[in-house]
Amino acid sequence: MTIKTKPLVLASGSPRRRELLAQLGLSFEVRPSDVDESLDPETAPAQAVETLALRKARAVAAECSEGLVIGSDTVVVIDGEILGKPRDAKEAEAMLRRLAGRTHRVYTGLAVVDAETGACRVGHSVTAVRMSALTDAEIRRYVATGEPMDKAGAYAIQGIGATLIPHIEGDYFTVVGLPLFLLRRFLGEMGVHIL
Ligand SMILES: Cc1cn([C@H]2C[C@H](O)[C@@H](COP(=O)(O)OP(=O)(O)OP(=O)(O)O)O2)c(=O)[nH]c1=O
Repeated sequence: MTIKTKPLVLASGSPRRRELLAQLGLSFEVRPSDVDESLDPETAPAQAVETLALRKARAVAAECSEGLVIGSDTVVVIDGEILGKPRDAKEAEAMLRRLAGRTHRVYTGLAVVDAETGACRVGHSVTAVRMSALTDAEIRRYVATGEPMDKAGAYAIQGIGATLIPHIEGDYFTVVGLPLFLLRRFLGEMGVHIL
């Protein structure tokens, strides 16, 4: 008897999420979603990342006949305010000036949707991240590398940004954009066992 496992689909255009999922040794298809990411600005961070993760996964699931579709969304939160991806270099510099020398939180939402049945799991993970103090010149040089531009909060912990982060409390992969411990739980509950 052969057991047919459900195909996996990553509903993301993020190369970081692709690399993290590949690191688990699973085969999967990548289908970036094209959803509207706007939300009521009053939405709390946990609710915001869960809603957007589910919106991304559901949009791609609607185009698939079968499979478990994985969606994710990451934001940085400081002083109760949500920072997404910077629109330009000036905004990236402003975000980094706010984060430098302080601790912020990174929220990542995760959703897994079964394209065939519509069943889903949704949750989020939070990690506290301390960033070193930075001079204006250091901030300008970091932004000039280009690395901050497509990252929530205008930095990448997995890149040059690693040198700015002396301490985190919580899951590293939540900061990069895909909480792998939560993913193993959700996939297991939906019939795909990583171990
Ligand atoms: C804080 C932080 C964020 N990020 C990235 C993860 C996400 O790609 C991005 C946040 O934007 P998202 O809107 O979560 O994702 P995305 O638009 O890049 O991709 P998709 O919606 O197709 O899945 O910031 C890092 O790579 N490193 C970090 O340290």
